[in-house]
Amino acid sequence: MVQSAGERPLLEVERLSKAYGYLQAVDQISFRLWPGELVALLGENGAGKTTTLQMLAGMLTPDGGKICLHGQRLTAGELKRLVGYMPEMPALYPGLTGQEFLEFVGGLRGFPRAICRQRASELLVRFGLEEVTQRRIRGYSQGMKRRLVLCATLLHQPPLLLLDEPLNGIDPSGVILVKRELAALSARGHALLIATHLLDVAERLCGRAIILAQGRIVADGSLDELRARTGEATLEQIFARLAQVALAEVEKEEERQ
Ligand SMILES: Nc1ncnc2c1ncn2[C@@H]1O[C@H](COP(=O)(O)OP(=O)(O)OP(=O)(O)O)[C@@H](O)[C@H]1O
Repeated sequence: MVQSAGERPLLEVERLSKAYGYLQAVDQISFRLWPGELVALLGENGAGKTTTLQMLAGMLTPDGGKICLHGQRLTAGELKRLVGYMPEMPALYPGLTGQEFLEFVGGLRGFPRAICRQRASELLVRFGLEEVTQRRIRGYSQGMKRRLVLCATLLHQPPLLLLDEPLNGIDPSGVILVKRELAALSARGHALLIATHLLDVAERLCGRAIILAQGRIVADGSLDELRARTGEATLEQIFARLAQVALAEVEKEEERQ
C-alpha cells in the first residue's frame, strides 16, 4: 500500500449495500483507498464489482452505507463531478471524431473550450490515438474506443479513478501503453480501483487486491499479504482458493437456513 503515517485516505467506504429486489448485490462492504494506490477489484461474474463502482461513481443510489472522499461525505452529484468512472460498456457518439467527442465531454463538465481542446489533444497522444483524432468514432476498432473512453474518464483530472475492465479489447501493445499510463497516474497520486477478470494483468499492475464474492469482501490486502494468508504463489491461485472458501461458506449458510 502507498499509505504513509498520518496520511488521510482518499476514499472511505463504510458498510455500503445495494439490493436489486431480493438479490443482495453488495452487502455492507467497507474499505479505504489511499492516494497513489492501484487496487484490483476482483470477483466472479455477478460478484458485485460493477454495482460497487457505480455506487462510488454516483450513478447508483446505495441502500445504505457511506462514501467519503478526502474525509467529506459526498452526494451522488458531487461524486459524479469528482470521480472518474469508466463503465464497461459506455455509450459513444459514432458520428463524432475522437477529438470532438472529448471536447463534447469536457463541455458537459463545464470546461472552457480551449482547455478541453488542449487536454483532449494531450490525452489522445498519451493513449496512442494521435493518428485517429480526426477520424469518426464509427471507424475505430474496439481497442481504440476503449482508449478513447479512458481519455474521456481522465479529462477532468479526477483524484479517484474507477475503471471497469479498462483493458478489454485492447491489443498487446495498447495494453502495455495503457498499463504504463495507469502506473503513471498512480505515481502522480491518483487512486485507481480497477475491476477486472485479467488476473495476470492485475498481478503485475496492482499492489493490492479486494476480492468480492456474493457481494461481500472476502479478502483485501497487498499481494504479499494475500500470498502469506493463502500459501499460494499467484493471484490466480489466490483467487481460486478464496473464491472456493467463500462459496463453501455460502453453501453452509444456505444449509443452515
Ligand atoms: N439492474 C439490475 N437489476 C437486477 N439485478 C442486477 C442489476 N444489475 C446487476 N444485477 C445483479 O446483481 C449482481 C451483481 O452484479 P454486478 O454487475 O455488480 O456484478 P459484477 O461483479 O460486475 O459481474 P461481471 O463480472 O459479470 O461484470 C448480479 O447477480 C447481477 O445479476
